[in-house]
Amino acid sequence: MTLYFSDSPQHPALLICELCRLFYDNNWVTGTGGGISIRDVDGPNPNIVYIAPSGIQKERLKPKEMFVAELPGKILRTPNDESTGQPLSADLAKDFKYKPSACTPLFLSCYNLRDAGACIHTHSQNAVMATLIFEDKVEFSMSHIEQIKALPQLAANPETGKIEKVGSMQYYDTMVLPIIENTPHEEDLTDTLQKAIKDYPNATAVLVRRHGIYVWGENVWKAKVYNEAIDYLLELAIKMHQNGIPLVKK
Ligand SMILES: CSC[C@@H](O)[C@@H](O)C(=O)COP(=O)(O)O
Ligand SMILES: [Zn+2]
Repeated sequence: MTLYFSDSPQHPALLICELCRLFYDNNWVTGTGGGISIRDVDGPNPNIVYIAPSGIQKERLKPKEMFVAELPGKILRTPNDESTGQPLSADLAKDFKYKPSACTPLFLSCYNLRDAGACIHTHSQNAVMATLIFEDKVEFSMSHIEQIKALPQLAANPETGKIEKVGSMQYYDTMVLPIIENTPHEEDLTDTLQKAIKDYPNATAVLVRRHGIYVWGENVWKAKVYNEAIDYLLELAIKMHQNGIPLVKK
C-alpha cells in the first residue's frame, strides 16, 4: 500500500474522499468547511494519519491530494511533493501550493490524547444551533433518548491510564459534551480543545460555539456512527427545546 493510493476500497485516502461526499450531502462540510482525518489503524504503521488539504471543496477531494503524517505530527508526504510522481490536478494553477487542513492540530490532538482512529469536523447547523441555544453554558447535556445507546461508554484503563471504550452508553445515561468558544483561526482552538478533551474523559466529541463540532472514535466507522448519532441528538434537542421539553429527564 502506497501512502496515497491503493486498490483497497478501505484505504484512508479513498475513505476520506468517500465520506466527505457523504457528509457534503448532509450539509456538514459545504463551502469547504469541516472535514475528516483517518488513521491507518489496520495498516503496517498504525501511527500514519491522512489529512486533507486546506480550503478545498471537500466533496471534490482526490486521494492524491492528501497529506500524510506520522504521529505525533511529522508530515511524511505533501501533495506538492513531485517525488511522489503524481501530477497535480490539471485545473490547478502552476504556482498553487497545498497546505494541510487548518484542522490539523485539532485532529492530531484527538489522535495523541485519545488514541483516536479517525476524527470528523463538521459545520453542522444542528451543532451550531445547539451551542447558540445554550449560549451561556459550557456544556451540552441530554438524557433518556434511545439514540444515546449508539455512543461509547468511556473509562480510563487502570493500567495505562488511557481513556478507552468499555461498552455503550445506556438509554438513561446523560450525554455531556463540552462547548468551547470559537476563535478567528481554526488552529487557535487547539489549547481549549485539548483542555476540553482532558476535562471531559467521558466525551467523544467537543462542540465549538458558532462553528461546529469535532467527533472522534476508535476507527473511522465508529467515528462516523458517533457523529451521526450526536447530530441526530442535537437536531432532536433543538426541537425539544423549541417545544419547551427539558433535555435531561430527572
Ligand atoms: C468555510 S472556511 C472553514 C475553515 O476556516 C475551517 O473552519 C474548516 O472547518 C475547514 O478548514 P480547512 O483548512 O479547509 O480544512
Ligand atoms: Zn471548521
